[in-house]
This record gives sequence, C-alpha cells and structure tokens, in this order.
Amino acid sequence: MLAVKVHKREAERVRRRLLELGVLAKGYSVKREGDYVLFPITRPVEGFELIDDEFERTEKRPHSYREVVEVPEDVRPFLPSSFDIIGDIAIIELPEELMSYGRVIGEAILKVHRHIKAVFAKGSKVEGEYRVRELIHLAGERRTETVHKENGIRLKLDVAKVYFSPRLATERMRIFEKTRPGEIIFDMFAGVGPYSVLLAKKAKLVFACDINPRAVGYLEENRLLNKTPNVLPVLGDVRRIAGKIEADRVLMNLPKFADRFLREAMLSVKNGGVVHYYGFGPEEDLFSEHEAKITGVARELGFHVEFLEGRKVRPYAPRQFNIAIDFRVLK
Ligand SMILES: C[S@@+](CC[C@H](N)C(=O)[O-])C[C@H]1O[C@@H](n2cnc3c(N)ncnc32)[C@H](O)[C@@H]1O
Repeated sequence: MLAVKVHKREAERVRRRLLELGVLAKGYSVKREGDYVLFPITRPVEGFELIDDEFERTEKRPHSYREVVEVPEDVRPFLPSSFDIIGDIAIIELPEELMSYGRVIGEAILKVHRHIKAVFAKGSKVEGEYRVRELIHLAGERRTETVHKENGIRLKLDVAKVYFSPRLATERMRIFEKTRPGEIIFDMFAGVGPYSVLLAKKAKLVFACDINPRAVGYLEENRLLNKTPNVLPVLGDVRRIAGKIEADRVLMNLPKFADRFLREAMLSVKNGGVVHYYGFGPEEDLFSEHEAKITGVARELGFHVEFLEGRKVRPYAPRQFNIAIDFRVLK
C-alpha cells in the first residue's frame, strides 16, 4: 500500500496536510518506524517521500446493530434504524417481514449496545385503559423491570405492566421550564411519575393520579427514589377527585382520550391556571378539532379559555402527530 514517510517531528503537520488533500487512507493504522512515521494514502502526492508498505486495518466498532446483524439481503431494507431504550431494556418495532429474525436482531442489538441487557419486540399497539402493549422477548434477560434515567431523575418501572415512553423526555422538560416555584400541580394521568416527580423538584405540591395500581406502586417508589415527598399519589379514576383540587397547572397526558376529560381538567384548575392538553392530530390540521372541543366544554361550564401555545410533540403515525395545546382557563 502506498504511504508517506516523514520524520516524527513533522508528523502532525503532514497528517493535517494529507487530511486536507483527502488522501489519508481511512480504516488503516499509522505505523511508527524508529524516528519515522508512515501514513497510508489512497493516491500519490507530490512533495513527500513515498514508499510502499503493508498496514494493519483498524478495528472499527459498529455504531448500529444493522452493521452486524445477519439476515437475508431481501429483508435487510426492512430493518428499523432506531428503537426505544428504557433503562437497560430495548424495545423495537419489527415489521412482519422481520418477525422470524427476531432472535438474531435482538442478539445483534445486545452485541453492539453493551449496556442493554434485554431486547423485546412490540407485540401490539398501546391498548386499553392502562395504555400498555404486549411485548415479545427476543434476546437477553427475560426481565421487564428496569430503572430509567431522564432529566436528572430515576424512574423504576416495568415496561410490560405500565405505560412509559422515553420519547416524551423533551416535552416533560418543556413543562418543567414553564412551572414556577410554589405551584400546585395536578397530573391527571401520572403513570410512574415522569412528569410528577420532575415537576415536584420545583413545584410545591403535585397530585399524581393513575388508575393502574402497578403504575401507582412505582410512583410511590419513585417519589422515595428521587426524594420528592411533595408528590401525592392517588390511585383510581381521575373523575373521582377532579373538581376537589384547585391547581395552578393541570396535565392531561392521555392523548388518545384526553378530550373526554376536559370538564374534569377545567373544574380542577384555578381561575387563571393553565391546562396542558395532549392529543393526536393530522399533519394538515393539527389543532382545530381539539381547540373546538376545548372551547365547547369551557362554554358549557361558563368559562373562557385563552390559547397559549400549540406544538408538535412527536410523530405518531404516517402524517399524524402527537400534539400539545396549552391553554389558560378564566372563570
Ligand atoms: C399515556 S399514559 C401517561 C403516563 C405518564 N404521564 C407518562 O408520561 O409516562 C396515560 C396513563 O393514564 C392512566 N389512566 C387512564 N385512564 C385513567 C383514568 N380514568 N383515571 C386515571 N388514570 C387513568 C393510564 O393507566 C396510564 O398510566
């Protein structure tokens, strides 16, 4: 292989020059011979001593499981480019064409991402009142409980028994930034507490309600784990406590059905307080339908609403987005 030979005093300057010229051969290690350094190159360059030598290939660590997984070429284009990581558990969505290669895909993920200990495939959509999905074990430990770190807090949870999405971390931080010290928060659909525990670091009190007993069990653990005794977990249907709380800020993180709970949210927020509403909307008109429902419920209650912000939270399905609408309630 063609190489440039230089004295070690000149090595750094020459390396930079070869990089500038775009001739330094990638994937080969530079060699040292006494006082000289040998740079492998891809084509002859003028002004340097050129020699011919053999070079060892540098070991390149794969970045993606797709570089190491062994599947037939015809199904390779179906390999997903990303997957969710919750604590030390990976959850991947496999199309039908790849389901029979689940084990090798799972093992490839374990090989490339050393901190991942178990891999599961999504076995269904998020379903039911508890908003959980079926999971299919692909590789590694047959364990579904883990501790996930996000926004400086730790959340213990069971990925098979409760809802949790790491993709909402940025949205949660956004709400944290809007929260003011001393506020009373009502997290209507709290899950294991990713909003509640985070906001409790700033707010005075957080009422955190969920109907899933497992979620509330973890919520209890997570308030201890994060030293946030100002989170008050409430197990049960949120309709039972709505209207008995006067919060500065109400969170409605149940995008599939939040519209059915607008009355409860508005009755639980104080005059001038803010509601963070979540839903799903088509790309061409993200907010109108939801805003109409919000205005309608406010009118029935004799309240006014002031829309503060509408935003895309994340893509949900083709041409569909998970959206957020922040609005103020004036009573
Ligand atoms: C989409 S998850 C959100 C959980 C959490 N906020 C998060 O970000 O991970 C919605 C949660 O609402 C709970 N839920 C559904 N219906 C409910 C109801 N009527 N009352 C209280 N909680 C309910 C579910 O059990 C689930 O944990």
